[in-house]
Amino acid sequence: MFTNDKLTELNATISRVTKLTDSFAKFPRSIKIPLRLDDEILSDSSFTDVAFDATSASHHNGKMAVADNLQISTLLNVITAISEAIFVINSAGVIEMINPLGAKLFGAPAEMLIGQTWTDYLQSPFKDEYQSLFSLWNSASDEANKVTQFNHGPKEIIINRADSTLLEADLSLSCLPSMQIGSEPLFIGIMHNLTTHKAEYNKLRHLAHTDKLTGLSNRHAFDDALQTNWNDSINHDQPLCLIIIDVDYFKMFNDQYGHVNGDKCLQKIAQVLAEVLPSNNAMAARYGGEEFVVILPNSNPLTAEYIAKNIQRRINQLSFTDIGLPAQTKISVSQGIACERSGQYRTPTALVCAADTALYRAKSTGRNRINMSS
Ligand SMILES: Nc1nc2c(ncn2[C@@H]2O[C@H](COP(=O)(O)OP(=O)(O)OP(=O)(O)O)[C@@H](O)[C@H]2O)c(=O)[nH]1
Repeated sequence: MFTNDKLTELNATISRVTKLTDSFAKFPRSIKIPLRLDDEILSDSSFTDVAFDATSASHHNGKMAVADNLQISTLLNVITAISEAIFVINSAGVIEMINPLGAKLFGAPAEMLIGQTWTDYLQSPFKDEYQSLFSLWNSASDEANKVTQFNHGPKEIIINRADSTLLEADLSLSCLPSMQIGSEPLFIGIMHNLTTHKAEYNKLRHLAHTDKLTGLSNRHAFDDALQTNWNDSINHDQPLCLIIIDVDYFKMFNDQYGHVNGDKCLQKIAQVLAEVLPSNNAMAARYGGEEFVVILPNSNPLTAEYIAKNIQRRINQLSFTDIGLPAQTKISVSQGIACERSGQYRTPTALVCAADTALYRAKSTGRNRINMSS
């Protein structure tokens, strides 16, 4: 037996079902209808009968065919069983129906979401974007435009969930145009949770840009960052400096202490480089083998030289006793600096070549030196 409250709630739902089935009835039977009611209501067999009777009365003048009953029953089961997050909104953007998976993505029970404006659950700038889209659609003046199939997406969005956590998803919106003059169409939203994919993507992206041994950015990431910083430097007329750092006599180190200790030495050097960076915009990367590079955006030659001296001092002070090498074990690096200030270099490659030439001079004049490209 239903209480009055429950009956009122059911009547509201019945009217929504009726509206939806009015739209679905216009489509061929083979169409996939991606909708679902919430579990609680579907498990109530009395309600199912009431819903069908109501639909029948309003749509078929009390002569609902058994076949139609079956079709709607199947539809409701599909809605319940489908493993897609689905919601239905009206042209004002108010949620008419939402399935359990959809409710889960929005982070609230279906009962709470129904009757609410769906864009209220979108993170900026998606909220404004979809509100504008609906305004545009609603402003279509002629009926011909209004019944035109309106599809949007799939597009990545960020949902601001009921508990204020953010969730990345992709969303496709499709219109169920009403064929009845004067009645408004409905929109079906289908969402996929992208959280796992995004996490996997970010992990792979990190691996693709990171040098495995040292944890610094790799050559690929360096090439990308150099081009980006070069463009910024040219577009905003800001200086850009580059330091190329090469470990001195590293073959001897390897020969004397072994490659495993050579690897640990490279890791210690990488840590120094990461620590001396003057800002979050600066980058230290492993250029290859025992060569490293530092990008210093918006830095002048004086700053670059100061940082190079810091690198030199800290690497000279490195101790290897923690990896079992003698206390007198020492290492040094040679460094070449080049700075783009006012159009000296025509390309980022030319800047790298200038720093490399300066490094060559630092090597050839005795090592453990810093040379600035003139
Ligand atoms: N352990 C280790 N050694 C590496 C790695 N990459 C390159 N090397 C070694 O770095 C050494 C580079 O030797 P060279 O190019 O002759 O340079 P160098 O001995 O440092 O001499 P200069 O640069 O002229 O001072 C070689 O022995 C390489 O095997 C690495 O990932 N790990």
